Amino acid sequence: MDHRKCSKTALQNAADNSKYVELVRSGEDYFLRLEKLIDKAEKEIHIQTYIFENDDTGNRIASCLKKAAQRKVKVYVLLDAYGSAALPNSFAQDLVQHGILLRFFSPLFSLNNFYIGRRMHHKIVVADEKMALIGGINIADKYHGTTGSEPWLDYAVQLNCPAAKNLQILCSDYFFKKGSSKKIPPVLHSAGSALVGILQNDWLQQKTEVCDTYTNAFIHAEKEIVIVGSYFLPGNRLAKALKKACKRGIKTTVILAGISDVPLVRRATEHLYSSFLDDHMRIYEWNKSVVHGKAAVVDNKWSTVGSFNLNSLSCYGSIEMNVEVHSVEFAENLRADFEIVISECSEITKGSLRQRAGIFNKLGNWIFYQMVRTIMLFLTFLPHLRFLKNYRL
Ligand SMILES: O=P(O)(O)OC[C@H](O)CO
Repeated sequence: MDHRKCSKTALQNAADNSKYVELVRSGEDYFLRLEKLIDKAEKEIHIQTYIFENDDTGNRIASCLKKAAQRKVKVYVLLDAYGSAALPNSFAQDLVQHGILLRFFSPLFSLNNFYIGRRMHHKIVVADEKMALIGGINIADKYHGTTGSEPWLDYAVQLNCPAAKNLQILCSDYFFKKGSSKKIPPVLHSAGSALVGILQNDWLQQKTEVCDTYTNAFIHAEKEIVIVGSYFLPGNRLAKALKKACKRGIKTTVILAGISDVPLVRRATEHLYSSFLDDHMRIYEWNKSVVHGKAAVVDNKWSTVGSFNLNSLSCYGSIEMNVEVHSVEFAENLRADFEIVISECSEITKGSLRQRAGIFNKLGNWIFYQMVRTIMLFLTFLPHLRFLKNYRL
């Protein structure tokens, strides 16, 4: 975990205890911060998200962006063409008419799109190279919550520190298709008493930082791993690292979806439960809303939050961005939030699994698992081959 170089000033400034890096949960708190961030921007805003919906939350954020553009802030919006496919043309046109620079990433049916699995999966807003929100939260009512329905469980990190500058450069590169993010080395920046790194995953640019860092964190864990995982289907590399950690006696806990917007994937994950339990992993299912979070804490000192799901699509398909935070204080906050979540979850034990899993349920789970793995393999075949050549655990 300590394999990264620190930026020059990082260690000198590491004693400063101001709030430069803050944990944020999905819901009103996240969207209030997002509004504030946009309203405070003076020069430039980049917003990159997989899903932007035409609902109350989407309109609320769009209206802040339009106001920013009206006060001559340059506003760049990059949306994934597949994830945000439901956004009406009129909504997009309205943004453009207000002076917002809007681009859709990689339409599915275009002549130069050979890699349909490579989606723009970021969930980032960054302003003036100094303030940012980065995490797993898309822009839609589901992540805010509505009357009678809890927000989808998810996390983000608010950065008010030098890491925001690199984040903005990376966002700008993707917006302008410069493809130069290779030039930006992964370094740790100071953020008060924490060290913060921006991690990218984009196989076309040979970036596997999120996947590598997760794997390293699991390999070097000394006591405990806790993961909140949406669409949790770790591929060989991550699964082996987790299994080895369990074998070394590392207390490993996963918080997974009891209900999901993609039931096929949830059932595929359920297929793995008995092997997780054999490895002495603790499994908790959250049933209050959909689990959409992508976050982990290792040994109460290293944390990561971002867009990266622990599955092959995120490893070898989509363009992902996570933040890693080296800080006991931050890790303890995230860990404490996980503990609250766990207290509201149902634990899956061998006994409860036996009761739930009749033969037809088990067979269904196996079929869904094979289906999902095949779809993921189809979408990520080329990059998978390329990386497997370079990697042996
Ligand atoms: O791709 P994600 O992780 O942003 O999730 C998106 C929604 O769940 C799609 O149903």
